[in-house]
Formats: sequence, structure tokens, C-alpha cells
Amino acid sequence: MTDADMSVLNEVFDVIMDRKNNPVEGSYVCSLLDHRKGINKILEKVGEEATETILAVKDNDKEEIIYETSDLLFHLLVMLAATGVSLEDISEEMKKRRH
Ligand SMILES: N=c1c2ncn([C@@H]3O[C@H](COP(=O)(O)OP(=O)(O)OP(=O)(O)O)[C@@H](O)[C@H]3O)c2ncn1[C@@H]1O[C@H](COP(=O)(O)O)[C@@H](O)[C@H]1O
Repeated sequence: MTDADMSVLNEVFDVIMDRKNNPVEGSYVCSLLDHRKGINKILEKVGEEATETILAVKDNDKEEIIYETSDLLFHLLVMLAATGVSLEDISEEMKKRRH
């Protein structure tokens, strides 16, 4: 995987942070961040998407694995933004684990 491939995660995370700081009418990200269930709504979505990803893998359905993993990663990014953790924090942690 190239750096360019991964840059989309940074780009989407930046959009999510922008939605957090400058709420926009009709935004799906804002609807999650401002949900009446609070962080529980985002955690529900992470759980749902993780389950759907597992099912896609069990079905050995590559297209579905790509689709559901994208949903999962997106909702994980929203979870990180909601909790004040940056992608940089994650990348620092992962770099520490290199051996
Ligand atoms: N990457 C995504 C992204 N992935 C998924 N989703 C939304 O996540 C929602 C929930 O996904 P589900 O699989 O649960 O879909 P569903 O059809 O509602 O539910 P089910 O039929 O699966 O039960 C859907 O409405 C999708 O549109 C996303 N919404 C936004 N983004 C990114 O976030 C940016 C900001 O989005 P807004 O906040 O809406 O402007 C966008 O520019 C995109 O880059």
C-alpha cells in the first residue's frame, strides 16, 4: 500500500474534525456527534459495522469485505474524533510497536 492510498484516511478524518468544529446541517457525521444517545450511538455503529465485516469475511465475499471495512474504518474515525484522539496518536502508538 502506498502513502497516497492511506492519505484518504487523513483527508476523511480532517473532514470529520471540521464537522465537529463547524457543524453543518444535514451532515451524517454531525448527526452522530450530536446524537441524543451520545457516544453510545457511535459505539453502536462501530459494533454493527464490525459484525457486518466479520460476516463478509465468513462469506468470503471480497467486494463486501471492502465495503464493510470502509464503513468500519469510517465509523472508527468518527469515534476517535468524538473522543479527542487523533490519527497521529494512533500512528505514534503503532510506530512504537514496530520491531
Ligand atoms: N465515509 C463516509 C461514510 N461511510 C459511510 N457513511 C454513511 O454511514 C451511514 C450508515 O451506514 P450504514 O451501513 O448503516 O447504512 P444504512 O443504509 O443507513 O443502514 P443499513 O441499511 O446498513 O442498516 C450511511 O448513511 C452512509 O452514507 C458515510 N458518511 C460520510 N463519509 C465521509 O464523511 C464525509 C462527511 O460526511 P457528512 O458529514 O455527511 O457531510 C463525507 O464527505 C465522506 O467522506
